[in-house]
Amino acid sequence: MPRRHGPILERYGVWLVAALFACITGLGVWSPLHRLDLLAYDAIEPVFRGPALTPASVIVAIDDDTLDALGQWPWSRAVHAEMIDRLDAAGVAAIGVSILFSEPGPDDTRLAASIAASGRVVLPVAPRAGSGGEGVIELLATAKLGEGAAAYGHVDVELDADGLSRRTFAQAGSGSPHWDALALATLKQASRASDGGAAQRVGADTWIRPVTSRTSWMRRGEILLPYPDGRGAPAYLSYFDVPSRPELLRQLQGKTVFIGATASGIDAALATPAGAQGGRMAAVEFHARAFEALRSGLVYRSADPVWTVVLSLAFLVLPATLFGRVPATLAFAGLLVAPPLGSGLALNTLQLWIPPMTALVGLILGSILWFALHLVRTRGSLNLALNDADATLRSIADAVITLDASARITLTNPVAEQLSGLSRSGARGQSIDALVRNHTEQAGWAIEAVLACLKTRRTIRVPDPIRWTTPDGEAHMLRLTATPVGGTGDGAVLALTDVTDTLAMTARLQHEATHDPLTGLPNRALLLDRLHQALANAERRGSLLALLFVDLDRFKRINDSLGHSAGDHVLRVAAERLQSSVRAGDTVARWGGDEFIILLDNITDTHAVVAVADKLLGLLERDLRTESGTDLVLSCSVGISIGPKDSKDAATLLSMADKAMYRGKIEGGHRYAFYSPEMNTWSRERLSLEAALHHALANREFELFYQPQIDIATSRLVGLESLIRWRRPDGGLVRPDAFIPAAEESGLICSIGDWAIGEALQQGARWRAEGLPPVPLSVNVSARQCSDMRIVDTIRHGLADTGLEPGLLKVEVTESTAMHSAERAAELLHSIDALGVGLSVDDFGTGYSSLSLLKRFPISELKIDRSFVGDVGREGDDAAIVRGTIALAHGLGMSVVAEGVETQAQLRFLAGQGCDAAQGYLFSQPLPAAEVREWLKAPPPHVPRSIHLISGTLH
Ligand SMILES: Nc1nc2c(ncn2[C@@H]2O[C@@H]3COP(=O)(O)O[C@H]4[C@@H](O)[C@H](n5cnc6c(=O)[nH]c(N)nc65)O[C@@H]4COP(=O)(O)O[C@H]3[C@H]2O)c(=O)[nH]1
Repeated sequence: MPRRHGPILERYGVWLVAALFACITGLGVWSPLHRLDLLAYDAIEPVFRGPALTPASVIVAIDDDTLDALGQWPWSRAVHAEMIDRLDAAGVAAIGVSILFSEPGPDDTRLAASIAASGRVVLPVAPRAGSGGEGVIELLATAKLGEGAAAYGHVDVELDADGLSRRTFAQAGSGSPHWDALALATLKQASRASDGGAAQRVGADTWIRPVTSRTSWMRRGEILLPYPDGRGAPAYLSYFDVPSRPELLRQLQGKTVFIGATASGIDAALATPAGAQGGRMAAVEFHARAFEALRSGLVYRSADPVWTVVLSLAFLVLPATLFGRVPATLAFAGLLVAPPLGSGLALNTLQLWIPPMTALVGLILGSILWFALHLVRTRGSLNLALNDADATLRSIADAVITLDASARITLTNPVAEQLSGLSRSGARGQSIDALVRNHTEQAGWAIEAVLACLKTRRTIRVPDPIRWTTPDGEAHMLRLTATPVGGTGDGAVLALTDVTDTLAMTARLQHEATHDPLTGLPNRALLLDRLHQALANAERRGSLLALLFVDLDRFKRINDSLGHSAGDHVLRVAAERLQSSVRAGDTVARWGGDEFIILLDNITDTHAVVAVADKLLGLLERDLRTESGTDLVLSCSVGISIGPKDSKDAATLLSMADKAMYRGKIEGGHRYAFYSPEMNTWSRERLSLEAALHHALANREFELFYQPQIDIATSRLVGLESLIRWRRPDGGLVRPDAFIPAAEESGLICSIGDWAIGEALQQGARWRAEGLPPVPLSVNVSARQCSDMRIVDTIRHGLADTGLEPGLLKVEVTESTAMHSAERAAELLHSIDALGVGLSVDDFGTGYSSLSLLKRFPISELKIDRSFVGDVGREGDDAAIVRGTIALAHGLGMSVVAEGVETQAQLRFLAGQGCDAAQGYLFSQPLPAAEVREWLKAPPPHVPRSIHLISGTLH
């Protein structure tokens, strides 16, 4: 804990102040200060003095010239008598004489007569030490002379501490202050004269005392005189000049004349402040100046020393009130000026002299005391602040390193110690350069920042975090800020903020924001970003990019039938396979649901794109086993657009790839398609077609046509295949090829298929109800209808509702539907078979049937696709396929129906191969239900004829 000085000082501060008080009081009586006060008086008084009157006194000086002219001193008192007579005759107001006529002289009678005749002469009284050192006696003129004097005035002048005379006293005297000062007495006399009052004789004055006294000298009424400069100073006349020059005498009318010696050797010269500069002042001048000062009211008195001390003590506390509120230098200067200024103002207004030095010293001491207190307090606060700063440094999570102006370490906090492996003392004095280089390869950034901060005195923040390795080998990412401290060149603080977790979190958040959580692939946002970049790059480089829109075929079915977790598994596997089909720099993104987008950047031609498309089709096709053990075969449709060839706009490119994918899907899926401009219209048509199909289903615009199937051997009707037609409100008839793919893609095929099954069953029931012979009805079902077992319920309910025998219904599934997902197909076919409904494989030969599967399915009939039947007459591959199919079907115990039989030759060939039944335009086009009625009664004549014809040929 640091030492707390503040309370200690506060505890003893009272004593300190008391000591200062005592000191000030002592100073109040300390003579060196008095001398300074006197000097201050001499300097201040002339500045603050009020205006003086025009001098009314003249000094008639017994100077050296007079002595030369009138002979050696002392003279006969008749000379003085004559002077007084002349002055009196000139009409002077008063005559102050500073010559002591204390010894009787031969011409005293003459002089006494003149003094008495004048009645305006003021004679001096001087204090003299009594004989034997007892008391002070008054030295007056001889009684004879004094009798006629107008008044006596004492010439007692105070000698200040510096040995100079500045003051006299209004009254003084031995035993009591009963004599006016010579100047005052003369002034009174002059005033009386101007008032026209009769001169008062000394002898008649009651306060005239005996010549001697043995009591001590008493004074009253201090008269502090102005500094003796030129202002208001009386004029000088030489004693010997006055009688001889009548013009001078005339000028003296109404004036007050002071007669005294100024000649060297006989003058009673006084040392005055002015005298100290230019010589001593004759006593007569001192009294004449006192006279003028009294007359102008420019005399002062000294303040009571007690008040001076009190005032000084007040100055002692002034600093405490002033410092801290105004700038210290201003306050100090103001306080220094205050005492002399106060003294000057007191002189000017109160005519009171307050010595400023004690106050000044008090003030200086007070200031020192205040500064000492302030210093101690500041030190205490600094210590506290240091403690706080240290605690803060220790508690903050940032590493803090303080540096001096030469980038050497002065302080480190615990986090910095941890990061550097150096203790505070170990680090102190080290160069930051050396420390940083030991822990990071990006030391250059840190050092540059520090040097720039020291040089420019600005905070420098390194924009990228630096990688820092601690002595334990831990890696941290630190953000570095260098902040200057103090004034120019004082150093800097280096703060290292650990942003490892923040960066990891940011990276994680960024990854989450830009990646699909299920597959870990880039999401839409990231793909779009990369696509924009790739487009910009491609334009700049003149290269190409390909966008592959991948949509998994039948994914909804997988999801619906196997559950979402299987669906998720499939998506993850698909994502991995797609990823492995491209280069490292390409982007595979999940667009949503079962849609993926592959961005192949920087390609030169479309061959590479085809290669990738082929590769991914092949990879996806590989066996896949779900977590629940179900085997699946995936396939996908891929739409491809090429940028910037197809478009420079990302959104347009995406839409193009989507359309191309859609086209591929419509065309059966498991293929890729490049975008071509006509897809635009096609897609729009497709959308409006889907909408119209919805409408058609709701408005019952569909109807079933029936195409007869003829037994080749007997020419009998052995079956009717129901074929859907869409009768538009305008009467036009639309064939299934024009709308079944759209219905399948939109999912509407399930509803349409349900309707077709129900309608066929109802029609069969109606014919039965009409008593027509029972003929099996075939119904086409699409792959999508077989994706779940719902169709089994539809058939079951249809049979139950119509009461038709199950054996009169035959379900036609395409070869690819049956073979694609063997397990599920087997389950479905067995369920349908279990209802007693027949099963037929449509379009046989167009797919890749597995014989073993075929054997396991409960199929009763194979239908040879009409594409094979068309060419059988030419004995080519098709004839071989037809021949083989018939043999295979018969081998498996199935009957065979040939589709698309149009000619006798085809019929003949089929008959020759033992084909069971035939269906085609040779016998009939698909017919509306109403027209089938005749067929049900008996096949029309052209049918048996056709059979007969070929029978005849065969036989
Ligand atoms: N060129 C030629 N064609 C002949 C001849 N004999 C019959 N055809 C046509 O061949 C198709 C036979 O039907 P499909 O192979 O099952 O092929 C059907 C079937 O796959 C599908 N389809 C028809 N009705 C439905 C239905 O209700 N549901 C489902 N899912 N598909 C249906 O639409 C396909 C086309 O049906 P359609 O246009 O009616 O075309 C019928 C029929 O009119 C002939 O001698 N020459």
